[in-house]
Amino acid sequence: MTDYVFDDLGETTAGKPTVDHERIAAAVREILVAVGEDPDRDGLIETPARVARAYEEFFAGLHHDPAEILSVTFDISHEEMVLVRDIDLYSMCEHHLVPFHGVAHVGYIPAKNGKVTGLSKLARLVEVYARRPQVQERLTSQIADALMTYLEPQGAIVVVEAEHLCMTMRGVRKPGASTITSAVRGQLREPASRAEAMSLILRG
Ligand SMILES: Nc1nc2c(ncn2[C@@H]2O[C@H](COP(=O)(O)OP(=O)(O)OP(=O)(O)O)[C@@H](O)[C@H]2O)c(=O)[nH]1
Ligand SMILES: [Zn+2]
Repeated sequence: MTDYVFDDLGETTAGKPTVDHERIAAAVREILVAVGEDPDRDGLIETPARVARAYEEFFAGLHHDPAEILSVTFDISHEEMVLVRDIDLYSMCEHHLVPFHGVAHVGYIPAKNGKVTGLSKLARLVEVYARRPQVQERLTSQIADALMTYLEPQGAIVVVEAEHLCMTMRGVRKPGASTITSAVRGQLREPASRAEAMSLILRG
């Protein structure tokens, strides 16, 4: 048992695992038996415990509060768009529990004399929602809705581009297919603002 659990969101929770390691390990052992493997052979003996540790990272977002992340605000007067592009993300498709990965682009227009958060907090927000069992559409809208709720900006835009391994290594098997989802809120829904934001986000 580890003393410190690194949840990959930049926090350390001393001695407080966020998942039930023993239960995950028992389930993984069962899966190995069910697929016809010997869970007691040398290479697999530690695997259930390793998977439990990996799952703790994959699902760390379930135990983080977006309100806390976006509570760090600065007194900066800026009423134009703030956009962080190409935020790497890894998530787990909730249908098959295999990864989907890609990038998120997150932008908002702060309220007049309103809240501006730290740029890294936008990336942390992506992590909080990505590190859960997810579908891409919900991931995209949850990020946009959190921005609207906690920063109360004039508008917000989130675009996620991702490749789903459930479409690549199984099922329809279409490697390279990417899915683009967007969520646009507030003033950024106006066609001109939306078009400008999209052109910044999608430029090559
Ligand atoms: N909308 C949406 N669908 C997703 C996402 N991730 C995976 N899926 C889809 O979820 C669907 C699940 O479909 P089912 O027919 O229940 O499952 P399945 O038989 O494994 O489907 P196939 O992948 O077509 O073999 C599939 O079409 C997946 O491509 C996502 O983030 N958003
Ligand atoms: Zn899937």
